[in-house]
Amino acid sequence: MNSNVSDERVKLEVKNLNFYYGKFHAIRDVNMSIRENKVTAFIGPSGCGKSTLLRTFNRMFELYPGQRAEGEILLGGENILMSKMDISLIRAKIGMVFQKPTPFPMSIYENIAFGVRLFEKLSKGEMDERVEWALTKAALWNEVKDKLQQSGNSLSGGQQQRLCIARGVAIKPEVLLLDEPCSALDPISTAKIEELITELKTDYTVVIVTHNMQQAARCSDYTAYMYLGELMEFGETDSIFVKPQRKETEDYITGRFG
Ligand SMILES: Nc1ncnc2c1ncn2[C@@H]1O[C@H](COP(=O)(O)OP(=O)(O)OP(=O)(O)O)[C@@H](O)[C@H]1O
Repeated sequence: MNSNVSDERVKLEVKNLNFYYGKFHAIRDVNMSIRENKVTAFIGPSGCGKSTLLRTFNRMFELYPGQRAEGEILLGGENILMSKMDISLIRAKIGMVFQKPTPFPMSIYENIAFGVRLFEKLSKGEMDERVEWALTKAALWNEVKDKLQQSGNSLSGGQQQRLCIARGVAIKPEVLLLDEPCSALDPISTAKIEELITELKTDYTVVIVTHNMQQAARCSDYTAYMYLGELMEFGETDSIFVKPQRKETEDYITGRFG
């Protein structure tokens, strides 16, 4: 399906994207435009390819032999799937937060500073500022400012996930990919992360995989409905939820799927 919509600025242009796990064809000819400073949600039944599609955006699959992507994912006109592009540079531009909070086994401060050091040479004062800035962006600063030297693992699940988001934003990526960031969280932490996602789009382009229809409706500007590796419907979230074009999309969002 071709889902290029012409208004607004495009951050990532996906063209004829196919993805294979060995012989298994998991993503089938996807075309879509991810808008800059907007939140795009990927929805669809389990196994439809949401995480796979998200992981192609920063070539996460490269860590695994036998997995391969074909087609184009253009960031600023450059195809990030081309092997000559430096992988660490791509990850600096396109950050990712996983489903389960994964703080590094180090202090809260170091969780943020570690990634920044890979890309920038900052003085101690500048690093302190960056750590505070990132934790503030992730709505965590007030809760941790007096215990920055404590282990990241000492935080609650919701705080750990905000720490991971802070770690992601600290290196100032252009795009932030969130793979079911709230699935392991309680409703209060989830509400905080959702608020945060809405704030983050002022500075970043956000793509989120979610199983939660309310979450997609609340947080995203654009929604992509996937089924069996295909992009079935893609458009503004309001239209997808109020007036889906396809019966399959309607069945899924109203819970009639299956
Ligand atoms: N490492 C792998 N090796 C082989 N096949 C895989 C692998 N990971 C995923 N798949 C297959 O690719 C398809 C898409 O999986 P993916 O995890 O992207 O779906 P999803 O929509 O994110 O699912 P969920 O909502 O359950 O997380 C599924 O059929 C899955 O079985």
